[in-house]
Amino acid sequence: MSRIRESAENQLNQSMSMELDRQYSPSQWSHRMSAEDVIKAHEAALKSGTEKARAVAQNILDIPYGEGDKEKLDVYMPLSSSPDVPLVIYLHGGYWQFLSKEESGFMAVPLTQKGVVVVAVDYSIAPKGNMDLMVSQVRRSLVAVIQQYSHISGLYLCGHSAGGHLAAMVLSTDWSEYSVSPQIKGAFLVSGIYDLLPIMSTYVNDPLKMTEEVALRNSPIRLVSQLKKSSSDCDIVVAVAQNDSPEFRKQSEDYFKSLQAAGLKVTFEDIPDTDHFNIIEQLVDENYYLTQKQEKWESKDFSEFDKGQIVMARRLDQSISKTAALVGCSRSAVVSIYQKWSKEGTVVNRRQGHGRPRLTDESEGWPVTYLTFNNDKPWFTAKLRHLRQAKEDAFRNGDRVLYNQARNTLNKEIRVAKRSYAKKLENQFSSNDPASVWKGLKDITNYKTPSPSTEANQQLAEDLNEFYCRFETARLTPHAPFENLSTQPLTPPATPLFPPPALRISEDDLRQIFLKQKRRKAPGPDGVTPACLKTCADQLAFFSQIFNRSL
Ligand SMILES: Nc1ccccc1C(=O)C[C@H](N)C(=O)O
Repeated sequence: MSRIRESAENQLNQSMSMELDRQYSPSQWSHRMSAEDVIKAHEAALKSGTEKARAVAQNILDIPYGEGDKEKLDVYMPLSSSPDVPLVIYLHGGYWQFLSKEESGFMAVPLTQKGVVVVAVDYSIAPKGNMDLMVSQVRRSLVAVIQQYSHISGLYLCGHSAGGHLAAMVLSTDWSEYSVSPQIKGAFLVSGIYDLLPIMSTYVNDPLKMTEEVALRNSPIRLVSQLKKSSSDCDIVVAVAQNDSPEFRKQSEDYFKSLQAAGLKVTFEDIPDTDHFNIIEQLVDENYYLTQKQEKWESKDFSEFDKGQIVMARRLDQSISKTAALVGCSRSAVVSIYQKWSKEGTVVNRRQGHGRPRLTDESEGWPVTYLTFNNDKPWFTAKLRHLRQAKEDAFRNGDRVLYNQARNTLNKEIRVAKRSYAKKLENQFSSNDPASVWKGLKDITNYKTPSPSTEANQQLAEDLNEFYCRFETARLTPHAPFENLSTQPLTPPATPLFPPPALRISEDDLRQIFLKQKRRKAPGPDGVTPACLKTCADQLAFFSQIFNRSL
């Protein structure tokens, strides 16, 4: 009895494993040709497509991206090159054991015509290479590409079958271990495999020899949260052929659903009248659905100039439709670009001329830098900012009465604020409290406490001084030693160390200049009001000594 059951179970197991093998034999599902022929035709189509691309597109072949034998890639370039070009990296299929970059340049024919760079990557297929190595190679190839092509406007990935798996693994990379963290704008995953566990028990694993552990850590379906961390901005297309096997179709559907559930930007494309092979072969044809989709993707890349125009037009209250017409794009593109700009262009400095502009996004891609200099004067208080906002809002609403009112209130408040700021500065100088005098001085001169690095550079400064003083020695008789200088009192010595310069400024002259300042004039770029200089004429007159010493 038990023997009968055993043999029945064996038979069942055997037929299940045969079925799994069949499910993972794409060639058996083509409606066009026999299994053998469809593979031959596939290899021939990819090879001739690649040869054609090599004949028509500019290319550089065999660029190494690592030390390994297979760690090379081919670059296909558009004939007319522009400074910022989109770049597509193609990862070939072939069950991690067939094909190479020699059959991977075929899509360069239509893409380079549209100004897109195509990179075909080689990796060490089994049995020489194993799964971990291949995944590491394609990741490194990407890093090498962005290090070499810093001028790319957008980085895209495309992978077919096993290459679809590798592309998904690239999207799921924790880039912290790499020197750069690529921002991939879009990915085409075509008839890929995202769960490696089922293929472990099929013939596909014979040369791969994956253990369960290897299959688990290299299954994109288990790395969705990492993908979300690394590639949350990526537009992902999961495409599958109508005549792919049910198991292949399920792989794509399941992966799509988990990306969608994670809130990623992903679309599912079930391509009619295609099988596992011609779904990718047809990318040689510029009229093919997926080729067009790829091209549309690229055209979403607005130039910095277009983006600038959109932002500018919207800032000037131009309507969305008119802005779209001006730039020649869709209304939704105007909205999304302007939104992106207003979200990411943040105010950086509170005071004019302070600090350095900050990078809001250090990654490559748009926006690289948003520099927003707040040009508000130091007297421009928070209250004034609110009033200014109210005035702008009233202007936008088109309410004339409200606008006039808001404008008058703002102007009045500006006068008050200016007066009180000038008073504050004057008080700081005339008070007997040295701390506030220093604070005032720091305020008007933008003085900052030197950073520790200045101290570290002291020696360098001395050396430079000494170096440049050599040229002076001929004129200086006698030569003044440095110690002498540093112990000099602030008042000029009775016998000058240097021959008197042609120009001298007396303390009195300077005081007169300060006193002649007009109280109501605007301050210069340093923000010091003439009124302040006039008030502090007595205290500031001693600057003449500094001027004389630096003449
Ligand atoms: N994707 C390929 C690319 C090139 C050559 C073979 C394949 C295969 O997938 C072979 C598989 N044993 C099949 O039955 O279709």
